[in-house]
Amino acid sequence: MNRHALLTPEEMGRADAAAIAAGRSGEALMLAAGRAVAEAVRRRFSPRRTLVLAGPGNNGGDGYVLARLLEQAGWPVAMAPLAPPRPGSDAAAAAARWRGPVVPFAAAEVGRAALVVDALFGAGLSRPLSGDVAQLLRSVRAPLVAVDIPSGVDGATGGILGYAPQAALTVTFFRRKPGHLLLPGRDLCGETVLAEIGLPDTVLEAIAPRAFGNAPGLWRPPLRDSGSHKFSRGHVTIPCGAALPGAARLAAGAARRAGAGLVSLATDDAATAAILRGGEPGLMVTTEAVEHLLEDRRRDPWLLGPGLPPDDATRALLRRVTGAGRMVVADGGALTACAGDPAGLQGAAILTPHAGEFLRVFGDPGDDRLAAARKAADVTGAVILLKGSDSIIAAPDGRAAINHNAPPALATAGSGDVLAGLAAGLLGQGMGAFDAACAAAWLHGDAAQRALAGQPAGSPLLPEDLFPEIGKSLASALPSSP
Ligand SMILES: NC(=O)C1=CN([C@@H]2O[C@H](COP(=O)(O)OP(=O)(O)OC[C@H]3O[C@@H](n4cnc5c(N)ncnc54)[C@H](OP(=O)(O)O)[C@@H]3O)[C@@H](O)[C@H]2O)[C@@H](O)CC1
Ligand SMILES: [K+]
Repeated sequence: MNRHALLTPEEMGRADAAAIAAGRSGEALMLAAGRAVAEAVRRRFSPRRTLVLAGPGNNGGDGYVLARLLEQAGWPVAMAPLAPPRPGSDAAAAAARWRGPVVPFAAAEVGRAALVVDALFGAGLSRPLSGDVAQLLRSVRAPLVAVDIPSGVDGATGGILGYAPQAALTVTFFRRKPGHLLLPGRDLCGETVLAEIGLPDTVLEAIAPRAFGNAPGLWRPPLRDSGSHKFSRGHVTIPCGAALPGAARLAAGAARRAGAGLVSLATDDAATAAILRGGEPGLMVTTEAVEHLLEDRRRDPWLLGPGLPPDDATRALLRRVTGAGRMVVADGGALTACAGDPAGLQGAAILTPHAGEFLRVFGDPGDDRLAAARKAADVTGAVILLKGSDSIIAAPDGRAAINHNAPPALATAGSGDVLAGLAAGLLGQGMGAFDAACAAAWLHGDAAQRALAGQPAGSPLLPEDLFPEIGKSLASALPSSP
């Protein structure tokens, strides 16, 4: 699991310190970091006039090492320090070994460069970039390579402190930081390369990271064996109102493709039932009352939201189903029915708000969506799947995962119904709520990528286009056999 771990800048500092306390030298780590950036640069760019912007800390130190290695490889390199490194630091030692040109920290120098390296601030960024630094970075026209993270991106949140440049390439060390995956940070990183610099994995034991990049391996899809039967794979029940039967049908279709044993749509309206029965033949439609349906213990989990209005009746239904001890995925109407009242969602297993629903239920998440999602999970006791291009999955115990495989085309009406259906389908097969929500988000993004593969850029993506791909995504997420 720990290969998916993300470290906040503060945790990364502790990892460095632990490695140094265990006998690694800071200078050797800096040498490895500078070498990793040099190798990544040389693999992607031909030798060219390069300017390294160096800050006063160890990020700048990495820049001095990189400059020396590129120069040794025959590149024309100049250093433009913002400020000298602190005397006696590893960065000062790296700077003392630099024999090449040192030029002013000025736009004229930036304008002459065909490649600019941003080695200003990394994990030690402590305040917004000053106007001068921001102005210089704004003047960059050449491709920019960021050491560790583009300066100005907050590694803990992906937010921007003042200004941050657009990198073509970012090389980070040991483990990614949340800011490499959360927007807008992720977009500003360009291509991100993760490099080993000789930190042993054992330093993670004391840190016990609580944030992860979402990918198979963080969770395992449910396995089917010869002993499994339809009731052991869950009976997903989706109540559906008269207004939006399409949303419930999309969710049901996704739950079936996630491998749910049975999926039924429940409505007390005869006309809606007739519409629903015209859908997929394998989908069950019932007009029995919810009270009656709840007598069947095998009906579990329940998906409440797609196709339900955000009203008191939906709120009462949510209370009745959670009160009956069933696992609930709450989406759409069930979330908005609890606007301003997160306590109304207690007892649910997974909540799948988009940004607007999150705002309605929990209030403004502010700049730190990761912290806000964790707080919402703590308040409700439910796993929160805060949807977006960088969906966050947060558990009440503090674990969080950031999903980063969703193409922009996924942001269409109906897409969320498919995601909620996947989560319910996986929950019913015995996955824990956090794992099911993580797996649903990843499968959703992966299926979308498969549906778009080979299509012209900008092609629209319909929610039902995901259906034929979900099985392939599930298969690809299975651990490969030895
Ligand atoms: N530790 C290790 O062993 C390894 C670390 N590695 C590398 O080190 C990087 C972390 O190094 P770091 O901790 O020295 O912090 P860094 O990002 O260089 O900046 C700190 C300096 O900047 C200053 N400052 C901050 N914000 C500012 C602003 N807005 N405007 C102006 N100044 C500002 C801040 O000042 P202060 O806040 O103290 O006033 C301080 O002087 C990490 O990202 C990686 O690249 C690798 O070599 C692998 C081994
Ligand atoms: K940087």
